[in-house]
This record gives sequence, C-alpha cells and structure tokens, in this order.
Amino acid sequence: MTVFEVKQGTSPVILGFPHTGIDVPPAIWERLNDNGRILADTDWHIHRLYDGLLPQVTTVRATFHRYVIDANRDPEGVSLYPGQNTTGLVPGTDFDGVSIWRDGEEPTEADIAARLADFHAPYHAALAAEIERVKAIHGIAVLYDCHSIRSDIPFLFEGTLPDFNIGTDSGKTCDPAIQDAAVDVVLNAQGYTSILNGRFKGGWTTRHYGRPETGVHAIQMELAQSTHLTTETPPFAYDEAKATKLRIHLKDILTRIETTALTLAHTKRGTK
Ligand SMILES: N=CN[C@@H](CCC(=O)O)C(=O)O
Repeated sequence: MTVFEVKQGTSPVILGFPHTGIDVPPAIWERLNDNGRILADTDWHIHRLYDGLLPQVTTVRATFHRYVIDANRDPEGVSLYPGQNTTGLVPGTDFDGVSIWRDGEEPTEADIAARLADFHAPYHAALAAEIERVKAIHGIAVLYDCHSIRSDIPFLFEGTLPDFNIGTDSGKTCDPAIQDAAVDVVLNAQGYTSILNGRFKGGWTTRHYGRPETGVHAIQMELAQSTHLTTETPPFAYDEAKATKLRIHLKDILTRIETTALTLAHTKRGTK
C-alpha cells in the first residue's frame, strides 16, 4: 500500500502536505464513529491550491488521513502545545474536542505502534530523503509545510483566525531572510489578514526538520479555509474564484522563498 506521493523537482523548495490525504483503511474506518467519518479536520484541497505555482518544486504528500495517524505530530507522542487544547498523534477527538471513535474502539498502544510503522515512518522517510536530495543539489533545502484550518474553532483558539498564519517556531526553524520573504508578501496582500507565530507556530514537521545551521530550513503556512473554500463545513467545496485570488499571493510567497534560498545557497558556497 502506498501511503505517500512524491513529485521530484530541482528547486531548493519542497512542499509538504501531511494533512490532505483522505485514505482510511477499511478496518480503521469501521472504528470511526459518524462524527469521525466526516473527516472534518482534513486540509481540504490544499495540494490543488498549490498545484503548478512553482515549476520545479518538489512535493511530498501523505495520502492517509490524519485520523489514521497524524504525520504532523511527534512520533513519541509529545504534545505540540503542552497544557493547551490540541490534537494528538492518533487523535481521540476532532478540533472541537468531540470524539471521533466508536465507544470501545479507541486506538490502543499497539494500534499506534502499528500505524507509526505503516504510515508515519514511511511518509517521513520519503520527506527526509527529498530534503537530502535537494540539499545535495543546492547545499540548502527549504521545507514549506502546507496547511489549512477552519477560521473559527473555540476549542483551539479565541476569535477568528487571520487568513495567513506563518509558523517558524518563533524564528527558530529558518533563516530570517526566508521568514521575511513570506511575511513581506502577506503583509502586502490586500484584503487579507496575517500573523507570524500566532496560534500556529509550526507543527512537529516544521520544528523537527527546521535546522537552519545545517542548511535545512522549514516554514509552515496555515491558511484559514475561508480563503479558498465555499464554506468551512461539508461538503468543503473548493471555491475557484477565491482560490484564483489567493494563488497569486501563494505563488509570490513561493517564488520569493525560492529566490531567497538560491541567494543563501550562493552566499554559502562563496564563504567556503
Ligand atoms: N491544519 C493543520 N494545522 C497544524 C498546525 C500545527 C501548528 O502550527 O500548531 C496541525 O494541526 O498540525
């Protein structure tokens, strides 16, 4: 069974898609309750939204759903935000804190271990391999992790989420020039709101791979789903008109990050 898709390119930029997959093996589907089967917390259509924006970009996409196991959580099970409401490695609830499993069918430790081996580890092995391949070409790699979420989720955050939420774990996961490139675009995106390292500071993927001192940079973009879905409720339809407007800015962000990465790579070669 394939649990990820890879498209290789020659750009220093790699797009990660940990949450757009909707595959749930039948034996796991049987254990989800009616609420879980809505798959509400999917990053709906995000791979489509970014498709074709940067010609030589590499993409790595998990095809399994985050309710099987969350590819953006620490495999050791450490919480992303200790002490705050969040969802875990194999979530017990959705983003509203409501159970997704039938009574008595909650995943066991043995289930989690099996899903780590069958889904989480292969996805991250593929992502790590692409980061190494791209770094071998340029001496540098930038992982841009692509996400989306409903703009109003009282269980997770107060108020309405800004449209663009950039996460770099408070500046730790990438060179400041890469962060600045993204921030500059979103600040100038008319009609859109934005924040840097607000409620979404970057998930495990961004924090794990982002090691600027080694030449591997990571940045997360969390988009409010209101920016590209007709409604943030079922059937979670892609809104072509909204997406067309948004893609202009996303293309600008990726292009600026790519140019910045090539400049950093050039400078790094020059100093050796
Ligand atoms: N759409 C998904 N959002 C991420 C956010 C991680 C974070 O920055 O807190 C997630 O839950 O994995």
